Amino acid sequence: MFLNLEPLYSSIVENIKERVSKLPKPPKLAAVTCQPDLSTLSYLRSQEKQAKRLGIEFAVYEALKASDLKLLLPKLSSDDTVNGIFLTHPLPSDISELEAVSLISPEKDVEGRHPINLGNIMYDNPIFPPCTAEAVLRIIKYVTNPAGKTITIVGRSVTVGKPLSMLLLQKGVDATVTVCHSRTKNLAEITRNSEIVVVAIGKAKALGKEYFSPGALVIDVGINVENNEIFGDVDPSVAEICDLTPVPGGVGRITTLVLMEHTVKAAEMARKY
Ligand SMILES: NC(=O)C1=CN([C@@H]2O[C@H](COP(=O)(O)OP(=O)(O)OC[C@H]3O[C@@H](n4cnc5c(N)ncnc54)[C@H](OP(=O)(O)O)[C@@H]3O)[C@@H](O)[C@H]2O)C=CC1
Ligand SMILES: Nc1nc(=O)c2c([nH]1)NC[C@@H]1CN(c3ccc(C(=O)N[C@@H](CCC(=O)O)C(=O)O)cc3)C=[N+]21
Repeated sequence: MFLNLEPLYSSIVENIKERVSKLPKPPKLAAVTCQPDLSTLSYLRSQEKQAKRLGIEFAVYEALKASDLKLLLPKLSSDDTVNGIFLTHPLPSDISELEAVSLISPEKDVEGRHPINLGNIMYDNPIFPPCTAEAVLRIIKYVTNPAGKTITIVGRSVTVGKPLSMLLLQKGVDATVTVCHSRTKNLAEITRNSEIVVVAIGKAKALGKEYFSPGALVIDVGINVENNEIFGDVDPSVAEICDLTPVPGGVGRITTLVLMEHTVKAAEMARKY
């Protein structure tokens, strides 16, 4: 069946609204876009909608070339009116992701892609974990206790697969994690033997029922836009045999809320110093 994430969603919204009301002024999120692809445009739409609803200021800045980013990111990092900075995929071809995210001050890296924020996860001390990885962890914890469970992640990106594997290995989360990718042999055999499967590959409806054991928890991270419709990476028919997160209305919405929550946290941290 399709999982109903409304109660989780509402509890995060209420927590954010309460924390925003305690701030002296609305926190501000700056989204820096380069050449946004369709799934990024879906993300920006979601951010704009959520920010308005939560009383968070949201501004979009365009940077088409590396030289624009090299000016804009340090400027936003030192701008006291900006609390969070979000840099969309894909980047201009003349700058690497590592070089670009390193231009954002870690305290404003609300997306959690700066090496310092990714490194903190290794020490079980996540300040800003990557939003999608954190959203998936929150959903898993909302549905079940991950301790000791076999969890297979399909995808090893810096945004999702890799950080999520580390979040699941933290002391106190204690899942048993397998990470698969495009070079994995016998993928279906591995995923069928997992109690929980997270799919983040970027291929619409790529995984059907044959990849999952009945009753498994399946978290569909995929956001694939085709003819103005959004599809996940998992075929919707999987909901007939497993507990499946919906797309849209699943991981995407929680990811956007986590980004907003990180922006509030950055504003709260900025007040302390
Ligand atoms: N809902 C949300 O909040 C978010 C959704 N997304 C969505 O999640 C999806 C993945 O995003 P992202 O992680 O950035 O994607 P990337 O393209 O960076 O990574 C895709 C990963 O999937 C692996 N892969 C691709 N095809 C297969 C296959 N057939 N079998 C096994 N593994 C495969 C790749 O393997 P290899 O490493 O070998 O190339 C790679 O590791 C996209 O649809 C994206 O839009 C992304 C971020 C947030
Ligand atoms: N630096 C970076 N980080 C990302 O996390 C990232 C990215 N770039 N590029 C693109 C992918 C995709 N992604 C989405 C997240 C939420 C929704 C989302 O909230 N979608 C709503 C629908 C919103 C709408 O289209 O109206 C939903 O799924 O319910 C969509 C897309 C994040 N990504």
